[in-house]
Amino acid sequence: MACGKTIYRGAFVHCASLNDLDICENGSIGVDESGKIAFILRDVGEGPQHLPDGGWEQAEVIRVKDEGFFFPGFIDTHIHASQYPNAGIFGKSTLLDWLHTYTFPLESSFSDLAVARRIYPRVVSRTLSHGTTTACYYATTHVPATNLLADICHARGQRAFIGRVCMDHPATTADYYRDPEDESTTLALSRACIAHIKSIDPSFSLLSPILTPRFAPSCSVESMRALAGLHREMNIPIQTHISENPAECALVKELYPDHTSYTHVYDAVGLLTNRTILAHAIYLDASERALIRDRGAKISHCPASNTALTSGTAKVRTLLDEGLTVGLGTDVSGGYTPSVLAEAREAIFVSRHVAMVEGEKAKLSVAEALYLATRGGAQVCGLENKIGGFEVGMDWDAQLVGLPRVPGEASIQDNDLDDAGLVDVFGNENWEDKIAKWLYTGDDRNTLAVWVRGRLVHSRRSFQHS
Ligand SMILES: Nc1nc2[nH]cnc2c(=O)[nH]1
Ligand SMILES: [Zn+2]
Repeated sequence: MACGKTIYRGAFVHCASLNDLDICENGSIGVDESGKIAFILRDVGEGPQHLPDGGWEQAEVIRVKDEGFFFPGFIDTHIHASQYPNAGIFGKSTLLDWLHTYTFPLESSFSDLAVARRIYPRVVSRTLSHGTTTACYYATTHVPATNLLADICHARGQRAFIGRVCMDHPATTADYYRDPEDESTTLALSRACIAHIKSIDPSFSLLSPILTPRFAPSCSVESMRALAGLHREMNIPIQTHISENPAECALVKELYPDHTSYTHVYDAVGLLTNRTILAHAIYLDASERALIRDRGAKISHCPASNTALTSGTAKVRTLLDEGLTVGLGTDVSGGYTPSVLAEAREAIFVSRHVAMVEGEKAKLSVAEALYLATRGGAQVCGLENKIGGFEVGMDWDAQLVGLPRVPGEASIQDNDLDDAGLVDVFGNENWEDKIAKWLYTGDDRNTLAVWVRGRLVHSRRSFQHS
C-alpha cells in the first residue's frame, strides 16, 4: 500500500538489543513500493549519496526536521478498544468491582452498532496519533461491532489483532453481558469474526483475528477448550488475562480447586501456547513462570493499569532474567492512557518501586523500556521478523519524532508553547539525553508522522507543511 519508493533521511534510533539503543545521527533508509526497508545507509552526510541501483534517484525524500529522529512504531500488546471512553475513570475500584461498575456496562452498550461507530474510529485515530502502529485489541462479545473495529483498522492502515471477547461463565459475568452458555455458539460467534477479517485481509497480512477468552473466571471450561481447538485448527493467536489481582487469583483457586495454579488452568484446557499473549502476570510463582516459558507463551506488562487498579507490581526484571518474552500493554481503560510512550514511562517508575523493595537490579532503563515498547512487543505478537526495529527486509512501521529546540532569547514568545509539547531541547543535550527527555516529557505532539508498511497513517500539521 506504500505509494512509491521513499528515502527517509536524517537521524534514526532503534533498539539493537534489550540494553542497547542504536543511534544513527545521519542516515538514509530506503523503503520500497511494498513498504519494506530495502537499504540502510549510515553516516551519509549532507552531500549527494551513492544510492543502490533500481530507480532510487527518483524516490521521494522525507527529512527529519530540527532535533528529531525516526523511531520504530510502538506495539501495544494489550488494549481494550471498547473501554476507551472510560480512560481515566476508575475511582478507587479494584479489578473485580471495576469490571462490574465501569466495564461491563460500557462494553454491553456495543450491542448498539451506533455506539461502536462513534467510539472505535476515535480509538484508532488516537492510538495512531501516539505512534501505535500495531495494537492487540479486545473488542466486546458483539460480532457486528467487532467486525466494525476490524474494518476501521483496515481502512486506516493500522496493523491490528482483533479479538471478540468470549465470556460465558454465569458466576463471573453479568446477566446483561455474556455469551450464550453453549460453547458451540461461542465458537460460531468467534468464527464469524474470523471469517469477516479473512474477507477483508485474506492472508492476515495487516489484520489478524485473535481468540480472546476474557480470563479464566469468566469462561467455562467447555468454551476455553473449544477456543483452544479453534487455535489448533486455524493457528490463530490467543490473548487473555492472568494473575492480575489477589482476589481474582483467589477466585481462580476457588473455581478450579483441582489445578495447581492459574497458569495450569490455561495449560490444561490447551490455551497456553507459543501464540498466547498473557496480560499482567503479576502474581505468578516460579513454576508458573517456567511453564509459560516452556510453552513459549508471552507476557504483556501493563504498569499503568496495575497501578490504577492497585493490582500490584509485576517483577519485569525477574520475567526477563528467566527468559520470558515481555512487551507493553496500555490496557485501556484499566490503564488511563492510549500512549505506549506513557506506558514505557510507567514501566520505568513501577520498576523503581520494585527496586525500593527488591534492590537496584529491578530498575528498567530508558533503553529497556523502549525495547519493550518495540522489539519486545513484536516478539509478543510473533512479528519480530517484520516489525519492531529498522532492518533490511522489515516493514517500515515507523514514527517521526520531533523535538523542538527552544528558540533564542530574543525570539521567545509565549505562543511558541501553543502546539510544541513539553519537550524543550536547549542544544546541550547528547542523544541519550534527548531520548530520555522524549520518554519522560514527550507526548503525541512530538509524533509528527506515522507509517505502517510504508503508508502514511497519521501526520500532524507541522509535518504536512514542512
Ligand atoms: N485489566 C483488565 N483485567 C481484566 N480481567 C478480565 N477482564 C479484564 C479487563 O477488561 N481489564
Ligand atoms: Zn485488559
